[in-house]
Amino acid sequence: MEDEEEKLFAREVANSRRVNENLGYGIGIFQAGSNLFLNGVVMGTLYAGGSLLATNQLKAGDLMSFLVAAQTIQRSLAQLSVLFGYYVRGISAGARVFEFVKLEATIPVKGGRIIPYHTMMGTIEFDRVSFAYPTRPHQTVLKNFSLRIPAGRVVALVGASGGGKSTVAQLVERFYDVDGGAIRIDGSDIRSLDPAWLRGRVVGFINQEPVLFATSIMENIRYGRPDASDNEVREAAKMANAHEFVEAFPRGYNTTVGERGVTVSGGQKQRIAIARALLKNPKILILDEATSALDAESEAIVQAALEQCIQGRTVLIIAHRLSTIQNADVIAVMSHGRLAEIGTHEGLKKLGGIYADLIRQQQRDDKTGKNVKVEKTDKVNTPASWAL
Ligand SMILES: Nc1ncnc2c1ncn2[C@@H]1O[C@H](COP(=O)(O)OP(=O)(O)OP(=O)(O)O)[C@@H](O)[C@H]1O
Repeated sequence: MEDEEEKLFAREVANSRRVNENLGYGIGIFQAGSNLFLNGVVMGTLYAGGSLLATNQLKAGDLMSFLVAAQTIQRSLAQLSVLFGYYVRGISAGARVFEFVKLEATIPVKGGRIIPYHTMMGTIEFDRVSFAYPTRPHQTVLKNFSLRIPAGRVVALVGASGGGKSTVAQLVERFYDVDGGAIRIDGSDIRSLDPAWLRGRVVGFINQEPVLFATSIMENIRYGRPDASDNEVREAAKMANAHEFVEAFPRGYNTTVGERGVTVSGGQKQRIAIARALLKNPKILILDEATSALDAESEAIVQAALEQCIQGRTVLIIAHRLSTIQNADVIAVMSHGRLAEIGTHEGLKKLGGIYADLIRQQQRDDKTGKNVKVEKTDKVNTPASWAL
């Protein structure tokens, strides 16, 4: 491993040396050329001036004036070659910065309709959605994907890795626009809704690697809703099972996290992230494998916090493993960007299709030591009402 990394490093160093050498040659040739030319001008002045002096057509004083003027021009022009070197270095250093400065958002950051909070239900519909990432336009990730998630229900998306589960979550937050079909919230196409409001007030997102900023826990939670009061932050932390451990820190909610502050465990980080998501009281909650990075004990605490906070919300659980879907009303199985199966845990197991295969595969993994559990859901729903 070290040898491989050493080789990669050596290759990059060699590349950088080659590029710098090329730059050096370029500057060298430019400087040599310009010096040759400018010294030629001086030599030419001396030659022509000397000839004119010999035939008395020019006075010695005039020749000296010419020479001084020619040398002044020569020195000024010589500075150009140095400037040229700075210019080349500056352009290459600034290229990335200019790339970002010139970038234009394809999706507006704000502007659009807002559904009044009291009429908001939280129904999500994927209506024959097709999508390919802009960086890979030829790889269609979602093909005619249709799913209806009634308000207040919990749906788990499962399927093989790379099947498009996380993509579905990103599309609900409108990080990308769909290429075909539509995603609707309470019947409104999300393209007509205000993205800032959608992300800030409607959709809460918790993933397996939440980001904490190097500031106090209070401020970290308040990122969920910047105008929240200290009391509201505390209430959200209580719901997320975070209040107790935060209070146990000597500086409580004023404890700074991050490099210069305390180090929080994976489970604590998750609970701060849950509190942050809960603070905005979102109608729609997306859990992208929120507990997969935790050990069994932390997972149980975080899972308990999640169970509390999914009440009364439309929840989309992206389950890369099957352990997180125990509370799902319905399980939607994705395969190659399409909805392949839909139903309850028992129903899908009986069906003997992709889901049953996934369970068998994960049980085999479990036996071979991988931490995977398959939980049963005891709620029964009519699968037909979920597909569009
Ligand atoms: N930002 C991106 N740009 C380009 N392609 C991407 C991007 N994110 C994901 N993909 C591709 O889209 C496909 C679906 O990925 P996605 O992450 O949605 O799958 P998944 O079902 O969530 O997988 P996993 O369970 O492994 O997380 C994959 O082929 C992946 O390589």
